[in-house]
Amino acid sequence: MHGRLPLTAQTHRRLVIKVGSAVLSGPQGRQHQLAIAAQVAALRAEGREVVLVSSGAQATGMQKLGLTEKPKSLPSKRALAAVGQPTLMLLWEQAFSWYDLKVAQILLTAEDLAHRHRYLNARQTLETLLAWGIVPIINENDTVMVEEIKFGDNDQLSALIASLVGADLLILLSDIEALYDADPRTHPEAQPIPYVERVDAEVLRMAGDSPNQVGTGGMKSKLLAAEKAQAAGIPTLLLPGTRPQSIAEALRGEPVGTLFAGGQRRYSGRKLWLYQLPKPQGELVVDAGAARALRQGGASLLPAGILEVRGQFGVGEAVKCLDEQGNLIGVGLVNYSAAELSRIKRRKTRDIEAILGYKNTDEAIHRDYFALASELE
Ligand SMILES: Nc1ncnc2c1ncn2[C@@H]1O[C@H](COP(=O)(O)OP(=O)(O)O)[C@@H](O)[C@H]1O
Ligand SMILES: N[C@@H](CCC(=O)OP(=O)(O)O)C(=O)O
Repeated sequence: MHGRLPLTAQTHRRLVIKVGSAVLSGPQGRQHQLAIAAQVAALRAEGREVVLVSSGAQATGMQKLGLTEKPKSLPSKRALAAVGQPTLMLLWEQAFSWYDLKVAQILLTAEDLAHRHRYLNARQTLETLLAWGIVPIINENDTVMVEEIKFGDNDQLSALIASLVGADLLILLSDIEALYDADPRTHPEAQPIPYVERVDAEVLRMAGDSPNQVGTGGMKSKLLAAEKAQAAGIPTLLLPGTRPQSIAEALRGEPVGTLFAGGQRRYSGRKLWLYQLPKPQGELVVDAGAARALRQGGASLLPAGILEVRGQFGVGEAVKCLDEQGNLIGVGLVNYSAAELSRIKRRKTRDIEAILGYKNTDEAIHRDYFALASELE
């Protein structure tokens, strides 16, 4: 068995803990919730900071409305989340009040975090709450969810939040003891895996992607979350949320659950955000000079170098930059919309104002908001 070192409050101070729906629903759900609050209070007493990502709005909504089967339609899921979320928060609030801890609710959509400005606002809010000694509790804002652009599930959201707050550790609490070398529902002989150095194709093959009855993501999504965290240099612990004391055990170095190594931090700051978040909404084809400047010089992209604008996008959205041969140069955030860029492409900086009647900036994409394809691999 892989030997584990203690993850102390000095080395692993800031934690993001994600709680799955399966842990909070069912006859034992409330007991688990109370025990998780007790663990979080103990972690804070050790001098650690904790951000919770809590699923369970839809499962709570189901319980309130007496539904036994998860509805399939999106409008029903959105409405269920709206019914369940306030109760979910009330239950957390009560659970933490035993330890004189206050909670705060943060509901986010993928679109929120894909906008750099809103991303930074979310970070600032979280920093302020932590400085005030409050336990932030985050969930996806399911009431407005759009299937194609949702985070996928809270496993992914928690990995993004871990990067956003610069966490030292991500903890995923599920209804299973650990990652097994095969889906234990179909392979009763499957063995737990205590340590994963790197989430690669072989590891991904072990996981089933269908969730339990109330969950959304399944084990595959937990592995993808661990991979996301790994890219940011953050280790992940997968633990049984049905036994919340496993958090304390794992942090003491006991071999419970599965520990995914943090690995080499591949990205940080804006580059990490560009890697993880915005989905490119369009393409800019640039001329040879601009392609060279972007690739070699770390330059900004000026409208003069743009030959063609493809797709519909607004200011602040991500676009791909391609050379004339169609090769991807990188991804960046635009200072002008697609309609504006179509009018000012190939034109000199000094002409922008005359053409549009105003000028946002000289650059179509500023170098600080551009990441080369090689940096995003
Ligand atoms: N290789 C595997 N190891 C462990 N669990 C697995 C594996 N493959 C599939 N699973 C299933 O994944 C489930 C956990 O995912 P999910 O239902 O999304 O939980 P949660 O609600 O905690 O997010 C487990 O209950 C388990 O049945
Ligand atoms: N946002 C949803 C949960 C989505 C989700 O990822 O659920 P789970 O797989 O149980 O962590 C809700 O609150 O019902």
